[in-house]
Amino acid sequence: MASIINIRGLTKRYASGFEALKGVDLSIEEGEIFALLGPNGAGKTTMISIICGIARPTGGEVQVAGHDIARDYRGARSAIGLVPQELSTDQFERVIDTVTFSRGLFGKPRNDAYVEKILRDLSLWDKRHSKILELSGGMKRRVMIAKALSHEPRVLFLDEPTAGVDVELRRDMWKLIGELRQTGVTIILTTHYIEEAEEMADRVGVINRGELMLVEEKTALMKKLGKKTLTIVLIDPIATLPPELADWDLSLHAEGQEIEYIFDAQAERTGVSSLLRRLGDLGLGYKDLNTRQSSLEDIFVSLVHQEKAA
Ligand SMILES: Nc1ncnc2c1ncn2[C@@H]1O[C@H](COP(=O)(O)OP(=O)(O)OP(=O)(O)O)[C@@H](O)[C@H]1O
Repeated sequence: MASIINIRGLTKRYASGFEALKGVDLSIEEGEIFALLGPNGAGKTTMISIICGIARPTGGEVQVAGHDIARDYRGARSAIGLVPQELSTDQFERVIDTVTFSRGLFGKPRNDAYVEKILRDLSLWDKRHSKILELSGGMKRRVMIAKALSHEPRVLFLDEPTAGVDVELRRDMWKLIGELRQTGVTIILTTHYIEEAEEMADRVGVINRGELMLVEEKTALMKKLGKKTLTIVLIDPIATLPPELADWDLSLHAEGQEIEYIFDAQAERTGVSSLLRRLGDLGLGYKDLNTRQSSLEDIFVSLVHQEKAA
C-alpha cells in the first residue's frame, strides 16, 4: 500500500513556549483506519490541526496525497475531510443545504447526485429538509460527517468521534465508520477509548506528551493489552521485595502493603500460583487478592517508565 500522509520531524511550540509536538514521524497508508490514542493534552488535536492547515507547525514536513501542507495548502486541504470535536453547524440551516454549501467551499462544482449518495449512506436522506436543530445528537454528528465528505476527500479525520455519546450511539458510529472505509476513504480517528481502537483500527499510534511512543498493528497491541495486574494485599507491610521473588515482574506499592504482579493472562502458565506458593514459603501472609485488565494507562505508564530507564 502507498502512503497517503507522510509526516517527518513534526514539531509545534506554542507562543507560550510549550512544546506540544516533539518531532513526530508517521506515515498513513491509503485505505487504512488509523487510531491515534493518547491521554488528554497528548498533542492529538494539535497534530490534526497542523495536517488540516488550521495550525502552523514550528518544524518538520507534512504531505497529504502528495501535496505539501505549506507549499501547496489548497491541494493538501482539498484531499482532507475533517470532523472536529465540537459540533459546529448553523442550527437553522437545513441538512441538504449545509452539505451542499460545504462542498462549494472547496470550489467543487455542484453535484446533487453525490450529495444524495452521502446523505443516503449516512441515513440522512429522510432528514434532508430538516433544520439541524431538529435533529438528535447522533444525527447531528452524521451531518458533520456528511459535510466533511462533501468535497470527496481521500482522507477523513474524526477527532474523538464518540466523546460523550452513549453506548448505543457509539456502536452506530463504529458501524458507520466501518461502512465508510468500504468506500476507500482513509480514516484517521483520535480517541481516549481503547475499545474504540480495538473495534475499528487497522493500526494504532500512541501519543504521549507530544511524542509518538509506538505505532503498531492493532492485533499486536492488543496482545500487549492482554496483560493483567494482580494485586496482593499483605497482612504486614515489607520494606523491599525479597530477592527470592526476583523471577516475577513485581513492584511494591501502598507503603509496602501491596505487591503488584503484571502477567500475561493469555499464557498457559501465568506464574500466579507459583508466586503465591513462594509467598507462603517466605512466610508473607496476605489478606486480599484482586486482578484487573491492564489499561491503556498502564501501557502509557510502562512506556514512559521504559523510556526513562533507557
Ligand atoms: N494555543 C495553545 N497555546 C498553548 N498551549 C496549547 C495551545 N493549544 C494546545 N496547547 C497545549 O498543547 C498540549 C496538547 O494539546 P492538544 O489539544 O493537542 O491535546 P489532545 O491530545 O488533543 O488532548 P485532548 O484529548 O484533551 O483533546 C496541551 O498541553 C495543551 O494545553
